[in-house]
Amino acid sequence: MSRDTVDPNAQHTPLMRQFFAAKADHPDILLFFRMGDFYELFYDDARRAAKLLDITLTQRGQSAGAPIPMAGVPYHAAEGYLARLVALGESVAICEQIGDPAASKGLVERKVVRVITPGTVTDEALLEERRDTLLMAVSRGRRGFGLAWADLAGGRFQVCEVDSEDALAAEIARLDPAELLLPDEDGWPAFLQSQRGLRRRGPWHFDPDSARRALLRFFRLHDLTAFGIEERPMAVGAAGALLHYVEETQKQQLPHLTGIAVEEASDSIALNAATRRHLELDQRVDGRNEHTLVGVLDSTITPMGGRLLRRWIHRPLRRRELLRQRHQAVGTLRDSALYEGLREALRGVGDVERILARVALRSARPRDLSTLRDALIALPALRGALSAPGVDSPGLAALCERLGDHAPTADLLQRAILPQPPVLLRDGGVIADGFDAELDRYRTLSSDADSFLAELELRERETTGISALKVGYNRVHGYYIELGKAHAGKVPTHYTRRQTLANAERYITEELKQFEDQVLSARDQSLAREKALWESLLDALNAELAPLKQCAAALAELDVLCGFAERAEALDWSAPELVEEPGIEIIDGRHPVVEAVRAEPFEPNSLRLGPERRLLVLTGPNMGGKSTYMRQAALIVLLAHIGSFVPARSARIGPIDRILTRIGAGDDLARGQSTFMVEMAETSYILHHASEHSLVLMDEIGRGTSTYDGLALARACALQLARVNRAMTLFATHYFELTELAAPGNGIANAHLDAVEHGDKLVFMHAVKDGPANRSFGLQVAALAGLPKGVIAEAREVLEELESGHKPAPRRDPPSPQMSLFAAPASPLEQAVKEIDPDDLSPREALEALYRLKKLAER
Ligand SMILES: Nc1ncnc2c1ncn2[C@@H]1O[C@H](COP(=O)(O)OP(=O)(O)OP(=O)(O)O)[C@@H](O)[C@H]1O
Repeated sequence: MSRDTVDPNAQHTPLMRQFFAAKADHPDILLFFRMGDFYELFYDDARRAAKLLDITLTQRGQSAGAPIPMAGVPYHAAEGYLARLVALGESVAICEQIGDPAASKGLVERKVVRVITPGTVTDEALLEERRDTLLMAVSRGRRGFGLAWADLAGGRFQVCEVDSEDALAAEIARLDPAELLLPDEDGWPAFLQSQRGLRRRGPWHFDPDSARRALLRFFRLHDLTAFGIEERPMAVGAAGALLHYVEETQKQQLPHLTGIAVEEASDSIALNAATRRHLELDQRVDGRNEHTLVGVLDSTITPMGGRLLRRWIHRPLRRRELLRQRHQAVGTLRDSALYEGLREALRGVGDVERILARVALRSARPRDLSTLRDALIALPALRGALSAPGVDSPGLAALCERLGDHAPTADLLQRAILPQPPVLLRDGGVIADGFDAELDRYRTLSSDADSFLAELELRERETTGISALKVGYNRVHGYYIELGKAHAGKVPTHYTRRQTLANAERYITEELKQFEDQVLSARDQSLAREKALWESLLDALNAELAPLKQCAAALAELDVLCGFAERAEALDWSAPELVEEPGIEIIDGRHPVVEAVRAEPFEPNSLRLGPERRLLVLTGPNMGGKSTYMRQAALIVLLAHIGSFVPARSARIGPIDRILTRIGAGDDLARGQSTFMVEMAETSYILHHASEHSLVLMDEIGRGTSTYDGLALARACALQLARVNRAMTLFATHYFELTELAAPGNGIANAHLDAVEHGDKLVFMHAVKDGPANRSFGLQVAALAGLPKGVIAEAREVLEELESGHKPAPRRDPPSPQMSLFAAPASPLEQAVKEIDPDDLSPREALEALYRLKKLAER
């Protein structure tokens, strides 16, 4: 209320006093204050909402001697406005009329019944269909950070602990929460400050002891051993803070949060935020969603399958037995063409996972239950197909088991719900005839009304002799007999006047009144009975919640596996082989996205990395296909580790612990860092984290600085990766000097991509061959890009001069003009670089050296 400087206790109207009382508990968020058919917003809330929602800002009377700024949205259209606000990261407190306005004498009672926040929404209309909406809390301890996240719309609650800020950043990038709760303390890393949906909470909420008590109370447990978090105080702190927030905002029972699952970092292949970005898993570097791995891979039928697939892609596993089981299941589904029938059956399944959450929260709508019914009806066919003779797959057998037999529930829903119920329960017509005798009786009473009225009309026409007599009904006045004014003289004495119109009078008789009472009460009773039956249906479903949730999870998984089979067939992918000996061997691999997007055929390429061939120096012209080749290696490895087939003739992959990439994509100007600084920060991360089981992609490192610096750094990094980290590395570079690193026995080898000149055209071969490249084609590529002819001609002259003159060192690609132009004499910066021996530096000294170099470069 800052701008309005209103004193809540001044001479306000009773209504406004009620508003201030509700607002006092929710000072920072918008308050939707229910008044009849509208949600109204007042004062600053009204101004903010008017701006955010583009609705009219008006004024309402006066309170405390001043007009009240007001904006409102109609109650029936509130969902759309809420969806927009939530998408903008806003939270909204919903203050409802509690009492019956007709019955209450003075002001009707009002109360905030729930708070809608971006991370806790469960209404279908407020959620993205194929993306999880997560609420996350992060706590801090001596050994790192505790993370807890919940998907209220799906009924999941998970935690993990990480030991560094880097790992915290990686997890936040992976989970991409809609709302993030942090203790209101200083000293949090800068990247969290710009996190969307950031909300500061009192630090005491994160205290492990009180958090533990909150968890025990919520889950009705004596200790947390069952969840495996007894020894993880940081995770407990985060989980407790999260739970507190959820209870505070939802103000209701949350029976679908039935436990906490711990995620172990060692179970998955680590991908940091930069790698996720560079590999364009579900979003391109430019922020768009098309032409990503998800775009190519997601052919799931159900929304819950789509969400599971995204979760899998963002968390490739290291549990090789499980992965082999998935590959085997995909193979079975594809080879037997079983996936086709299963996918057909999955079309009738819908989003059971979220429906079950709404059942638990008791906010399910009639169509949720009819969809659930249809899903359960599809189960026998799915189970039959999965357990048909000849289907020999332990993974599919386990899935079949987890689907379960829900025949009684399916039967209940089939009997209870109309085939196509209306959207809302409000007006009834949801429960099927024949399900409940009492409801049927009320319904017969109201439907018999029509024939009774027709009969009454006939009878009254006869007795009065007025053929124009009509029997009708109107919502305000009820049933009536209508006679034109001309017949005023013939009105029988037992008719009582009910309503006067311009040309007619409406009457009621004792008989009609009695009938009316009966019918109206039958309608009311029938509605009340339907509501009661609905509640008992929800009770029955909630009693089955755990097995139903398990069934939903199995359906989602089946959907993803069938999607993998369909993709494998449609795109000609093959089963990867996960082997125990270290290394990666891909025969005729392709980049799944580039192949899908390109009109021309894709040139498959092979790759072999292993203990004796750890680092490949990759050279070749711009546009030659180096980035594509490197990324396809990472994507193939990733696909194999989510259980999918891969775009290659064959792939044998040894143990992998991390995929690390340094690919010069967009600058991080938004975070105020220079291109070079980002490049070095990412490189430093890689050098600190890569192991001999890591796959590392380095694309043109060193190009963000002067040539000598760049070459020196690139060379030192390559050597470090090959000798110290011993990581499996693809190292693309334009520094031709690096091709000299390769020597028998040192684990470094050369590979290159090529182009040929055809007339005045340049044809890229896209085929990876052993050995270093022998030409650069920089000028030809520049010409292709449309550089003015004059510029190209001048460059060619300089190039020829250089090529015929002295041999510059170092050189960027053979032969390059850049070096000798800027080569001599050695600058202080070059001198400083020369003095550095990267092998002698601690990480801290390396960073200091970098800052020193950067300062020199900026002079
Ligand atoms: N194996 C392939 N088969 C067919 N087309 C390919 C292949 N690899 C790459 N391409 C095509 O060539 C284009 C350039 O590839 P890419 O970006 O990988 O080249 P690059 O060598 O990394 O170039 P630069 O050095 O300029 O970054 C891609 O957009 C793609 O369309």
